[in-house]
Amino acid sequence: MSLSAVPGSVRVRAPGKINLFLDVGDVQADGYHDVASVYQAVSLVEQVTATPAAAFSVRVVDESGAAVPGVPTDDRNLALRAARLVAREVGYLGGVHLDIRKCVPVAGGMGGGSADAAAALVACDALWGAGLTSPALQELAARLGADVPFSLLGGSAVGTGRGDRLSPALARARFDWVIVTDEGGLSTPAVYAELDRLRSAARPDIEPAQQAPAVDPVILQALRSGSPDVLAGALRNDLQDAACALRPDLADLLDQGASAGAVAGLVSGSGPTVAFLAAGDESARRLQQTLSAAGRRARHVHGPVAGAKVVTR
Ligand SMILES: C[C@@](CO)(OP(=O)(O)O)[C@H](O)COP(=O)(O)OP(=O)(O)OC[C@H]1O[C@@H](n2ccc(N)nc2=O)[C@H](O)[C@@H]1O
Ligand SMILES: Nc1ncnc2c1ncn2[C@@H]1O[C@H](COP(=O)(O)OP(=O)(O)O)[C@@H](O)[C@H]1O
Repeated sequence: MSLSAVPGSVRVRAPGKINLFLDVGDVQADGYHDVASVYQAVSLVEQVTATPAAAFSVRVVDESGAAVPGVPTDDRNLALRAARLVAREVGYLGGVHLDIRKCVPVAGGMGGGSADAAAALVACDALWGAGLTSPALQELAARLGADVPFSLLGGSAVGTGRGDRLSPALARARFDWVIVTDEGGLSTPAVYAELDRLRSAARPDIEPAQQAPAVDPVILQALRSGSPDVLAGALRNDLQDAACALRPDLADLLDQGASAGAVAGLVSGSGPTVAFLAAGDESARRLQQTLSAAGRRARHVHGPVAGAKVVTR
């Protein structure tokens, strides 16, 4: 492949996500669970700036420019792995420096690392003039992690298999969410393992795994309806009980959001971020203020938003 690298830097934004629906099936031989997921990309966005460099390096800061604890800056960094993958794929022999401005909570269940990886794929493809097609980028994304393809796609979508086989879903309206983040994170494999443990202990309050996880058509109708009340009745996350078992304080937070006027609340993915659905923009503002006044780290976001895209080059 002939590459026509662009001079200067390329900046890409990629969104975090909420799982509106997550049916978790059995664990497979590769250690992954079969899932049926409905994702929504929300307006909490990672920004990755790629600059030509001789070697591969990454710097991670938060919105105020401060260092972010808990994110590796060596070869374990998912964005750096994405950059190396693109270089290998297209035969690029140079390096790149990635500057990540992080807004999505680390290990929060909102796919922040996946968003960084998706942004890095798009940024390196543009910076190096590689011209990878969308299906080629999706294939590389799936190699990096189950949630990475969705951050590339954005919007609302159904994910099956590991969550990486995507088909877009129609959402007619904007939904307003208040997300409550937490300084501590939860490890995704630990939460899946806790669900397996709860299920094998045959707890009567934990749904057993279905043979083949499937998306309930009601959630897709709810998305199309644009009605928060209808959507509220269709939200489901099989990982919620496991996240709450590992972090019992999340149950109090869910109750607190309900008392403060949320239409519904659920743990986002493997948690510990909790997403509260609001009746609209104004109710979300009030909910955010009430939860903040009570000492929570609450942010008003909306979805769906676009997937990873170049904002400047
Ligand atoms: C739970 C979810 C819901 O969207 O998101 P997060 O809460 O992590 O954001 C995903 O399933 C996470 O996706 P992601 O975080 O990309 O997972 P990966 O890095 O590919 O996998 C990390 C580990 O999670 C477990 N895993 C992940 C996906 C899946 N379908 N089954 C699993 O059992 C496996 O133990 C795997 O080794
Ligand atoms: N660029 C990155 N941003 C965040 N986490 C990363 C990154 N690269 C690797 N990681 C590792 O992945 C783990 C989970 O990442 P993250 O995507 O933030 O959470 P979640 O999977 O819960 O949505 C982190 O604990 C961190 O060690």
